[in-house]
Amino acid sequence: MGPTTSVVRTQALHKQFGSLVAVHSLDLEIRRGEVFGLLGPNGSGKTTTIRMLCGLVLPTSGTAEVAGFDITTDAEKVRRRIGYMSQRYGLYDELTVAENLRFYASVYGLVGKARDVRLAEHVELLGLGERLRQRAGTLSGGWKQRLALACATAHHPDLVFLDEPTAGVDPAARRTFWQTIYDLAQAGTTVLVTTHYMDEAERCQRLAFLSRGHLIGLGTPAEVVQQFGAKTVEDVFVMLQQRDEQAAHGGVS
Ligand SMILES: Nc1ncnc2c1ncn2[C@@H]1O[C@H](COP(=O)(O)OP(=O)(O)OP(=O)(O)O)[C@@H](O)[C@H]1O
Repeated sequence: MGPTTSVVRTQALHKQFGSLVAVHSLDLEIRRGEVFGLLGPNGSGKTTTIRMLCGLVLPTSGTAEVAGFDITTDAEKVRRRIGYMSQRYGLYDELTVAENLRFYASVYGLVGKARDVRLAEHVELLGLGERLRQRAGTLSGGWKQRLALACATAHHPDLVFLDEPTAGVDPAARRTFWQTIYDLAQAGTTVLVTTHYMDEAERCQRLAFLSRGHLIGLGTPAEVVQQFGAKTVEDVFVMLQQRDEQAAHGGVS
């Protein structure tokens, strides 16, 4: 896989907090335009991995490149090339949809005509045209989510992180939202999803399973299920959780 097709590339990426190994020597590549899921039980190292990939936490050892920039030496450039959509959305309720979009685009350094052109394309891609003048606080959950995704990707990042992206919305809105995620990926933004919802996991093109900081499964949902001799992604997840609990009771750190 050449450098042009890889948006995330980690080599022996390692993070310790004192004696606790949160992420253990992680080797991972995520390709441009992929919808990639990072899964694992509580405490398995997902958040720490993402914080390192965002340039917010320094690794103890190992390296990672995001969008071609080193997370340790070029963290500022990394941060300009990524977007993040949290479960809390970070929208300004008193501002309209258009104002929220303009605000986020400006924060990420887009200004003037370039910003207007970019936002017009983006509004079209995310289907927000009919809501531009509505205040964000009055939108339904599904529309808020779509606006939050639009804000996180207004600057056309190479990579966007989505944390449990469709938690708390109805099935129809979920389906529409996932279609938007695929559209974004198709348009060149790589999507990294962390989730505990197995229906979301199954919609990802590839998955990485972490357990106690170790990468222990990698592939398409079907491949991962096969690797573990399981029937569903949920079975894999439950299996890992039980394994973690047994290890914890056995006193393994
Ligand atoms: N700043 C920190 N200081 C000390 N330990 C930490 C710190 N951040 C994370 N940890 C520990 O590192 C391990 C991995 O945590 P992390 O938050 O990355 O897991 P996670 O998979 O994101 O979990 P969750 O699904 O609960 O969010 C845990 O044991 C956690 O307690």
